Amino acid sequence: MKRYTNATEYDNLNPSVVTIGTFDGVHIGHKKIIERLVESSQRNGLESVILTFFPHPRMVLQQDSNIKLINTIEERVQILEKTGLDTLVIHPFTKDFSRLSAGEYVQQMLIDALNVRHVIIGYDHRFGRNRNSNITDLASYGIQNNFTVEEISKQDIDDVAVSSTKIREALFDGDITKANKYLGYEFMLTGIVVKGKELGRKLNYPTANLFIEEQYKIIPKNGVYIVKSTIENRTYFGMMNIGTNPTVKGTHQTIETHFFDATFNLYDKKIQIQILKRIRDEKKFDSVKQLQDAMQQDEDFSRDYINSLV
Ligand SMILES: Cc1cc2nc3c(=O)[nH]c(=O)nc-3n(C[C@H](O)[C@H](O)[C@H](O)COP(=O)(O)O)c2cc1C
Ligand SMILES: Nc1ncnc2c1ncn2[C@@H]1O[C@H](COP(=O)(O)OP(=O)(O)O)[C@@H](O)[C@H]1O
Repeated sequence: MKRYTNATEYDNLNPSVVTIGTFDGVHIGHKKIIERLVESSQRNGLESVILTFFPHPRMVLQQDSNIKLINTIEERVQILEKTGLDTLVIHPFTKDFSRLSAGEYVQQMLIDALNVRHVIIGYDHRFGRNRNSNITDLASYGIQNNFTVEEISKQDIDDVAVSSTKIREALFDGDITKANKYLGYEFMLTGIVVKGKELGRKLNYPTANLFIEEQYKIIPKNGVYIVKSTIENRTYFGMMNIGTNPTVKGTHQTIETHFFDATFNLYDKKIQIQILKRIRDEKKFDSVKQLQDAMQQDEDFSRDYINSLV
C-alpha cells in the first residue's frame, strides 16, 4: 500500500477509483466497502484509493470538541495495510481546506490530484464549503469531467455508522468482547513504556506503564483486562489494569500491563497491546496484601482463559 500525506503526491498518471471517509476503526462494515473499492479497481484496471483527512474535521472546525477515535492514525494505516488497498491518502484538513468550494475541491482533489474515474460514496456524503454539496452534485461534476459516481446505500451506511457508535460505546462500557466482535479484530493500544512508581516489582508484578501520545484515542473503561502483545517477534499474554490505582493513592489514570512468564526491560520501547477480555472493575483495597491477592486471582483467571484459547 502506498501512503501519501497530501493528495498532490499521488502519481496522477494512474486513473483511480476513490472512496472518501474517516474509516475510524476499520471495522467489519468498513471492510465491506473497501472490498467493493478493491473489486472495482480490479474490474476496471484502476488504482484503488481511500481519501481520508487528518486531523478529523471536527478537531479542526470545533476545537472544543473532545472527539475520541477508535484508532490512532498510525493504527488505521496498519489495519488498512492488510486490506489490499493500493493507496491511502491522508490529506491535511485545515481551516483553509474547509473553505474550498465544492467545485474547487472536486477539481483540485479528485480530478487534478487523483485523476479519478469512479467514486464510491455514501448516499449522504456532503462536501465543499459548509458541506454544501451532495452526491447528486458530485454526479453532475462527473458527467462534465469523465468520472462516474456509485452510491453506497442507506442500509450499508447505517450499518457502518451503527457499528462505529456501538464500538465506541462498548469501549466506554468496558465491553471488549462486543467491541472486538464489531471490529473483526482485537482492539489495540499503542504507546511507549514509561516509568511508573516502581512499585509493581515490589508486589512481584512488574507492570509496563503505557503512555499514549494521541489525546484523541479512546481508552476503554477503567478495570482489569486480559491482553496480549507481540514484542520482538514473540507473543506474550498478560493482564492489564487501566485506572487510578486507588489502593496506593494514585492521582491519575495509568495503563499498566504485567506480562506472564517474561522478564525484560521495556522502558522507552514502543509496544502495541491487544485487549482480549475484561476481568473486573478496579477496586480500592484496604491493604496492599489484599491487592496482591486480587492480582493473584486475576492471574489465575487469565491463565485459565488463555489456556482455553488453544
Ligand atoms: C492485573 C492488575 C490489576 C490491578 N488491580 C488494581 C485494583 O483493583 N486496584 C488498585 O488500586 N490497583 C490495581 N492495580 C495497580 C496496582 O495498584 C499497582 O499500582 C501497580 O501494579 C504498580 O504500579 P507501578 O507500575 O507504577 O509501579 C492492578 C494492577 C494490575 C497489573
Ligand atoms: N513480566 C513483565 N511484565 C511487565 N514489565 C516487566 C516484566 N518484566 C520486567 N518488566 C520491566 O519492569 C518494568 C516495570 O516495573 P515496575 O516495578 O512496575 O516499575 P514502573 O513503576 O516503572 O512500571 C517494565 O516497564 C519493564 O521494563
